[in-house]
Amino acid sequence: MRAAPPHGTLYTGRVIVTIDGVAASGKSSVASGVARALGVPYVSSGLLYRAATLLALEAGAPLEGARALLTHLRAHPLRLEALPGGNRLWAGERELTDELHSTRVDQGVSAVAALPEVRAWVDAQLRALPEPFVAEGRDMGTNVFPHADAKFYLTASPRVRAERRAQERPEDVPAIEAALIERDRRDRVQSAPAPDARVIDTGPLSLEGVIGTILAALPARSA
Ligand SMILES: Nc1ncnc2c1ncn2[C@@H]1O[C@H](COP(=O)(O)OP(=O)(O)O)[C@@H](O)[C@H]1O
Ligand SMILES: Nc1ccn([C@H]2C[C@H](O)[C@@H](COP(=O)(O)OP(=O)(O)O)O2)c(=O)n1
Repeated sequence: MRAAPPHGTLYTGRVIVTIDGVAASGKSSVASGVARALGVPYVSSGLLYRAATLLALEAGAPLEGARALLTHLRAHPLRLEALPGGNRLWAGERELTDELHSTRVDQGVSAVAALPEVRAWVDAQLRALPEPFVAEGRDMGTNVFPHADAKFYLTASPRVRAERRAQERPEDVPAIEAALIERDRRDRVQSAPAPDARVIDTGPLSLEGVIGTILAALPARSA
């Protein structure tokens, strides 16, 4: 059996961990905790899809049409700032971070994320980030960083996820649950676990429990 790395080990080199999973399964909270323990940043790929969606909504561009959106993104490049305490998203000098988890972005983001041209644009942004980092999203372990040292995929029932999200959104649990089921359906194509990912049901676990499970499963490597 391989030993887990000590918490606080400073990793250098490549991407080390990918954490994918369904909506509200705990990806960003878990990725943040794992990254802090390892002394590396984490990268929230969903923020780029959310930012593209917000810009399209603001511009009145059709969410199903890539051309106008990509022209806009090239003219107004987005910047993902992977800080240890959390990710921030900028469009030029304007910070979008606080506007990215609204219900209207939740509702529109799957349509934007389904566009192959937008996916290619996001992938290029992610691959240009300086490694190492913990990456979270839907296709980090399958498509964007298939060479990652360790891959995880988080799940939980729609009800559990809705109850968690209800702490952060104005809607009630049944409405959030219905919206999550619909988003799961729309995101299914890019949300399959990598064959070499460890699947973790976060339902019965605390946040600390999930983070500890991942840290204990990481391959040992030299600092
Ligand atoms: N294992 C867990 N136990 C309890 N609450 C959790 C757990 N994982 C995540 N949460 C909470 O659920 C909510 C959604 O988590 P988040 O990390 O935003 O998920 P995702 O990035 O997958 O959308 C947050 O309020 C978070 O604190
Ligand atoms: N790597 C990724 C990350 C997110 N997406 C899409 C799918 C999701 O509906 C949206 C938003 O992702 P995000 O991780 O921010 O959403 P949740 O916090 O899981 O609700 O973007 C994707 O297609 N691929």
